[in-house]
Amino acid sequence: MGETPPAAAATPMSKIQGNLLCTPGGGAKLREEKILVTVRMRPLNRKERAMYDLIAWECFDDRSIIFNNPNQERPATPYTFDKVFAPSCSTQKVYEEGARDVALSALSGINATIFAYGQTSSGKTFTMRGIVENAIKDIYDYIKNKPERNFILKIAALEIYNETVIDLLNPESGPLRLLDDPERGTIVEKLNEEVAKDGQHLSHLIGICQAQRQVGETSLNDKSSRSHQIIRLTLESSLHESSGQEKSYVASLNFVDLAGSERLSQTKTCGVRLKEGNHINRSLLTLSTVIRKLSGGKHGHIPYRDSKLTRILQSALGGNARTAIICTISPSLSHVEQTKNTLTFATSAKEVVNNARVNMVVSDKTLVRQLQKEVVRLEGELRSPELSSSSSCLRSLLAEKELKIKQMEKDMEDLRRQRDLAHSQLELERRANKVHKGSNDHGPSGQVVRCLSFPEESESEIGKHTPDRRKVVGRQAMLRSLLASPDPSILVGEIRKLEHRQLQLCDDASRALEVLHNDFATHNLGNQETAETMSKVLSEIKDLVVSGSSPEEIVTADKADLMKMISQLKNQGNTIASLERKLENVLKSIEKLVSTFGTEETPDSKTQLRKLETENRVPTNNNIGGGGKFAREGSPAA
Ligand SMILES: Nc1ncnc2c1ncn2[C@@H]1O[C@H](COP(=O)(O)OP(=O)(O)OP(=O)(O)O)[C@@H](O)[C@H]1O
Repeated sequence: MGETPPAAAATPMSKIQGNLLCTPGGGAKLREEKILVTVRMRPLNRKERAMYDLIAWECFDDRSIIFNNPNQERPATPYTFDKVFAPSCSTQKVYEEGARDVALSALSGINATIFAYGQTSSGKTFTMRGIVENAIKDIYDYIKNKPERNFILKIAALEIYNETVIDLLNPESGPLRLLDDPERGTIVEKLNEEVAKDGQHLSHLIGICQAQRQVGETSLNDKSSRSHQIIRLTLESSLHESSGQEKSYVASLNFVDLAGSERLSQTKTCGVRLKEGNHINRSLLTLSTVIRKLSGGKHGHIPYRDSKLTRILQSALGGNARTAIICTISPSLSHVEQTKNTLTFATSAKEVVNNARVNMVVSDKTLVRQLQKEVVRLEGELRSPELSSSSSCLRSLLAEKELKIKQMEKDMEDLRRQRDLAHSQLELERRANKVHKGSNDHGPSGQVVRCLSFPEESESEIGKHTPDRRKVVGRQAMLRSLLASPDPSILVGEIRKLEHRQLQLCDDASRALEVLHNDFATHNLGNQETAETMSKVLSEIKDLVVSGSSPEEIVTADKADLMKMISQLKNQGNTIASLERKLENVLKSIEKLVSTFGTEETPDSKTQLRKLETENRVPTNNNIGGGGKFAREGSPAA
């Protein structure tokens, strides 16, 4: 036999569709439904009567039960349920009011589970046997009255004994495994399933299952069930409608007779019975934990997997099933604690909500027809103008995106090329900087020094200059001879050169000062002294410009007067020398400012600045030396 889940039909899930429809069993459209919880109190049994046990519970009405404590005057709070059945109630009534509606749901494709819960010897097996009997009778009555529907009934049965699953229709098959199916949930591997030919055959098969069940004698029950028993009926039905359509349903109906919870002190068990009792209590504890958690609303983790019982019953507990629980209790005072536990369990179970639905089976023919319809619908959608226009839209969007990506790739390539170019330029500059040690692009003092450099003196040349006193002396001697020359035009030429150089110096000095001034202002540098120095330098430059006007007079004068003017100059003696000194003063002042500024620079730039100043001093001296032709006149030596 194939694998079959106990709580779901064997029909492949792909063929079962969950629908919320009217049910032949009388139920309306189903969605969420709480578990139906009833309580059945049995009469005092023979042993209890013999011990003169007292009745501690009273059925207040058909829905409430109350504890009558003979030692307490104040009445306790009643427990309320969907139905409470007094000891005098027949099993027929219990079935009709506590199980029938749920059981018959299976006829319309809704999974249903009915189980009995209670302490040992409280009447579970007694009740469940009656429920199964009545249900089978009702099911076959229903089938008989529905000739237009084809029914197939199958039966499978198992027991969980000491946490081992045993096939009650084929006990020789040994322990069965539980498997997890992504669609069907927990299934019992290789569980035997037989088709019931009719009601009688079904009752016979059920009888075999009950006979196979593990039963043992305890101090509380001569025939105590030592295992949990699950009888599962699978009901499949199909209906030919006038439209020619065939509707099929499939559902499971589980009858669960649990083993009874037992107080080991009361049952006085040992050995095998003790072991059984431990297993029973442990799995029942898991069941009540699952129920308690489900009843809490906010579910979180539900420990279904903690016992085989809860794994197998999972769909009946908060899943796709209608569920009825009949809690059986003893009325005796000696079992009051156990009864209270059962009622607490029943109270929790009342709050558990299931989500039952109709399991409709789609026949192969119907399935093919449905799929064909779907294909036609999808083809129509594909051909629809909205879809084709939207797909052309998508195509143009795609082309646009591709274009953009290409453009971006090109841009990236350009950027990469620019970056490489910048790198190589930077490298070149770095190398050039190594060569041009005198240049300093950073900082104001560098700019000032550049302003003070004369254009005809390249920086490479500056590096070569050395304060060679012999060269200066040589040039001065040459100039002296020029001055001694009788040709005044040579002197005029020399004066014009000097005039040009002087103006250039003034211009350079004033530019340098301007840059320096700007830098001081930008960097908030300098103090009162600096400001004074600057204004002093400015006035010195003004003086230089004023003094520079005399050579202009020389240029415009008559050639005849030149010699006279030269001698005049000679007589003035110190005029050129003072110009030279003034110019030197200007440069010194600027250098001072530069060095003042240099102290506020980093050590590196400071060093560089000093170096630059040293290097510039040489050509400056040379220029002063160049003007030495006048120095001769102004110098004491002259
Ligand atoms: N409502 C009832 N009316 C009369 N007798 C009952 C009723 N319920 C139970 N009994 C009797 O009480 C005894 C114990 O009942 P039963 O075996 O059904 O209990 P149980 O709950 O199944 O116990 P266990 O858990 O040990 O299997 C049986 O002899 C049974 O006939």
